[in-house]
Amino acid sequence: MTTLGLPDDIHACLFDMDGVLTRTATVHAAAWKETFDDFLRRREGPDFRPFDAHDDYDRYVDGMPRADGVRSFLASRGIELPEGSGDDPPDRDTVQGLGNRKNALVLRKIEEMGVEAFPGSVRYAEAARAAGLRRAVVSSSANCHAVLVAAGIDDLFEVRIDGLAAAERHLPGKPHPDTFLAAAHDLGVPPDRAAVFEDALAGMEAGRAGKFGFVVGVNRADQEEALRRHGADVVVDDLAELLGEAP
Ligand SMILES: O=P(O)(O)OC[C@H]1O[C@@H](O)[C@H](O)[C@@H](O)[C@@H]1O
Repeated sequence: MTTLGLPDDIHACLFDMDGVLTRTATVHAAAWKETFDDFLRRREGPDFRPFDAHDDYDRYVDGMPRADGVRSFLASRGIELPEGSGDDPPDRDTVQGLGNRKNALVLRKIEEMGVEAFPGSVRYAEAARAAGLRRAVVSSSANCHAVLVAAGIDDLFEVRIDGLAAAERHLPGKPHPDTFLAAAHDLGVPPDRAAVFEDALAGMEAGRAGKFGFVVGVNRADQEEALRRHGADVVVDDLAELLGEAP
């Protein structure tokens, strides 16, 4: 093991963003809840079963591209909506319309509250850079670049595969491994020499499916067991633990 808490033959770090680098997973979860609860209330009346920002988010939405998250959660409630189109207004009950509503809420919340990077993750990425490891961000978010810039950490990463890049390159999102594989490829490092850092179950599965050299589960939502079941080699509450710092 290196001083970064990784096997000796790891040459690259592939970091998820929301919940791993930035404190934004909870912002997404809150925006999803507002979007889905409003939709379900209108569809099913006051006795609707609300979206659970912990369990439903972790199981059906976390880590996935926006439209996949809409489809996946609605399918869990036996609901299928027309796809609609990317410019659907936020009040249209289509997959794209609900996604647009959720995105408007996320952007508003980020604007109001700002974005905070996890200090332990920043120290870790800096230590990886100092040790000569290659570094990429692999996020399903189409807002990835703006969030990295707002958090002031954009320059720590050499490669970014985000929701926009995935769409352009026709890469299926997490839990498929393709976005992580593209990042490793762009860094010039084989997957078995790259470590994946993820807080989402969909991201864990992507790490396992891509046969990456090491998968770090970042436990931000009290789901250590689930992270291990979905493929984590090690689970930490904060990346600083891998540097040997106290949590
Ligand atoms: O809606 P965006 O910003 O493109 O993000 C898509 C998804 O990106 C992932 O990183 C988040 O875990 C999800 O909650 C989010 O929905």
